[in-house]
Amino acid sequence: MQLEDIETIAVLGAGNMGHGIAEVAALAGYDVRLRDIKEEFVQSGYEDIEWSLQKLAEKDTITEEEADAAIDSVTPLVDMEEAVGNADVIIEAVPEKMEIKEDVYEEVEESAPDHAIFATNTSSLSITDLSEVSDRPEQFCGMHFFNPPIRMQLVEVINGEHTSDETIEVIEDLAEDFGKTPVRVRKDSPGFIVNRILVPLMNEACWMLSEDVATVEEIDSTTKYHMGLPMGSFELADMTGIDISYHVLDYMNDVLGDEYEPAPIMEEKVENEELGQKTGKGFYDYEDGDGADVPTDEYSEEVEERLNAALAKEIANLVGDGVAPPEDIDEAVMMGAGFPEGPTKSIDEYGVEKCLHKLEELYEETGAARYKHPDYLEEAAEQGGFNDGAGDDEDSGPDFEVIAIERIDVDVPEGHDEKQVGHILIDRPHRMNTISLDVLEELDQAREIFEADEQVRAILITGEGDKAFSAGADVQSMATSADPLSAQELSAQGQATFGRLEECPLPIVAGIDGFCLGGGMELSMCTDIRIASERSEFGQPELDLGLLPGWGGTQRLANVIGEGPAKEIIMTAERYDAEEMADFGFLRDVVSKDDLFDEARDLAEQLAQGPPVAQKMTKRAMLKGRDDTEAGLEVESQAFGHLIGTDDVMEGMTAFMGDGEPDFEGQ
Ligand SMILES: C/C=C/C(=O)SCCNC(=O)CCNC(=O)[C@H](O)C(C)(C)COP(=O)(O)OP(=O)(O)OC[C@H]1O[C@@H](n2cnc3c(N)ncnc32)[C@H](O)[C@@H]1OP(=O)(O)O
Repeated sequence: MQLEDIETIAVLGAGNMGHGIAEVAALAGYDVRLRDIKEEFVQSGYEDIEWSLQKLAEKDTITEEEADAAIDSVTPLVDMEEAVGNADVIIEAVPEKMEIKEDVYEEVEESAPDHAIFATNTSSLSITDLSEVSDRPEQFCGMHFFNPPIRMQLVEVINGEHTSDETIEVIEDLAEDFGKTPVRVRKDSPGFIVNRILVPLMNEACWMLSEDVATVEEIDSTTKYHMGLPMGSFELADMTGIDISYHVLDYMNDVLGDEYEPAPIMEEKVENEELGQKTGKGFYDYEDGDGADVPTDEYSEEVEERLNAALAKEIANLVGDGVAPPEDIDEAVMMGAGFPEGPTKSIDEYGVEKCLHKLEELYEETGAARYKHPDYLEEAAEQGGFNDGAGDDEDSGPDFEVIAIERIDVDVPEGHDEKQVGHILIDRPHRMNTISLDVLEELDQAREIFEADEQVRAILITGEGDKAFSAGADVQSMATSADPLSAQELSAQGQATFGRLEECPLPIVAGIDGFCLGGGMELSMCTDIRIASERSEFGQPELDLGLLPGWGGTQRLANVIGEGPAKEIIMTAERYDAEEMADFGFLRDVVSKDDLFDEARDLAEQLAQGPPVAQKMTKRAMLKGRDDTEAGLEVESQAFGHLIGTDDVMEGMTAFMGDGEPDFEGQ
């Protein structure tokens, strides 16, 4: 079967995951049959989809017409034959109990067409075992969505032992067609990728607590504010439900053995029904206490060493067993668990060898199976990391991780020199394209590369994904270094990077779609012309955080739109829509989200055909004149004198008189 052959998708189970998957499929234009065992269950799932689509329309993520079309394409059903009789793909999202799934598969088989593919959304059971319960193991694979499916980009697509290549490929294509990013799990293995990394990490945190190595506060403070993971280990456990992690771990323990023995504290919490936020108490108290109030300053070196060792061990298991290569692990964990950096890269930076020694030391001390390391960890240590050789080739240029760059060829008249637009894409959609120190460094490198490239005549800056141009500085990494010196350094580094961008001789266009807040808006202020989509929202929310715009916003916003409106935006910390920002003069144009990229690129291409020397000198004179008109005028007249002798002026004037298009060479 090919993607084009898929028209009807049956989703079995209308609970949280099931109705979310159905919504995603409906938005992608499929005919969706949502099925559950009782009318009230399926109606509730259907209403949840309706509510969510309405919210998306209110936020302008989709149009009212798209929301209406999506809900019209979902049929809520109880009758199994009606649900699957015509289905090309059947996605099963029923409770995680083998007996329940067996019953469901038996019923499905009575009515499902022979060509239909089965995909299970299980997060913990074996794909191979499940496929053997079905009558079509080759047409069976895992399709593991993350909660909530509408928001989470990742889908793990899992090969069972019998899955055919055709099946896995078409389900990957389907996930892409849903607008998601599939990551292939090449071998059926408990926890797949994301849970296999997260759950043992959480278990190690629990063992440290059980054995009094560290307190909840020390462990979470180290995880969140020193290792820079999105949440503390216990904070995460409480949020996802301790029973859920325990269930996955228990399964790993059954299948993979003692190395995954749950820590006593985890078992206790489950027995006492202290399951986290959902029961009001877990590792933190949400009813009588302050909830997960993680201190910023209780770092423990031992905790960091042990957690990194646990992480390195699981990465080695996944890579060594052929479940996934390092780059897929990084992609999956960043998208599925919100890690700001891929775990294989961060362990490479920290030192695989150090992790190996820590495991050896702990194994010698305790004899506990969980500290036994796989052979592959030694191999990775010997070769200097999991990503051996990556980025070693000096000729290949910098290895960008949080931004991406490309050169866009400009469509020039015949006979004209080739020209390009250098496109910088802020590429952290899972973190709302927030700006970390890494982003600042890479932005600076990208600007430098484009400035040094004679063919690049303009720069275009956009943000990846459909939520944000950039939601500003990464508040989490700021909290990690919440001392005055680090904060001042962060501010100075942003100011310097943005300052160099503002001074860049090339014309720069910002194409803004979605949130453009705080440091993201300060970045856009350093560009020369801004275009935004209608749904974009702007603001300087720093005062709401008790801060002030620290990357040039207190100065540049007034330069762009005048002091009155700038003060209003900064002091109110409110959000402004694109039309209001256009009225302030901040935006050249407001266009539909579908047209945004093309319009911004066209403008950058137009600027790329302008006279480079005159553009550079115009920018310089205007910048110089900002505080000192006399100095600006001086630069202007000197530039005028300089330009008159250039080839570009001759080219421009000749083209004007001959009615042709000038081909400026920057001479
Ligand atoms: C010198 C420069 C200083 C600064 O720039 S200070 C920072 C200024 N920026 C902000 O204060 C914006 C903070 N963010 C927000 O207000 C909201 O978010 C949005 C309006 C952008 C979006 O709201 P919604 O659509 O409801 O999404 P969501 O669940 O709040 O965010 C999705 C994920 O993105 C993370 N995130 C958003 N903004 C930031 C940020 N600035 N720093 C770090 N993370 C951020 C969230 O935490 C969350 O993450 P998870 O999915 O893991 O819960």
